[in-house]
Amino acid sequence: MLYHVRMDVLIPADMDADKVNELKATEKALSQKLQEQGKWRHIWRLAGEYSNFSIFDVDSNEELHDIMMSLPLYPYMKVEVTPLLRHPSSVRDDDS
Ligand SMILES: O=C(O)CC1=CCC(=O)O1
Repeated sequence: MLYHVRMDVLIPADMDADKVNELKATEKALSQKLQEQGKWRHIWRLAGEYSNFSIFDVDSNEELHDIMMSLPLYPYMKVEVTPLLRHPSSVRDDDS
């Protein structure tokens, strides 16, 4: 199952810098592990914003939910999830 997820990161301005760096580093490591596993298929930065568009390929709503809840930056994100399905006009064979 594919999902488009928009993540807007909203870290409090007064958070300790070392804590921020630790959160970003652990977020990056988990993100890259999930990308290697094929669960987090794409991640794109939105130009000029501390936001990303991501595509997840997971087995269920529950798996996506569990992944989102596990993200170290989740408490500091606004998240919008859109379930996706193959478009009948698509000519690609790798988008489902
Ligand atoms: O920087 C972001 O957009 C938040 C984020 C998600 C995965 C990651 O490494 O950073």
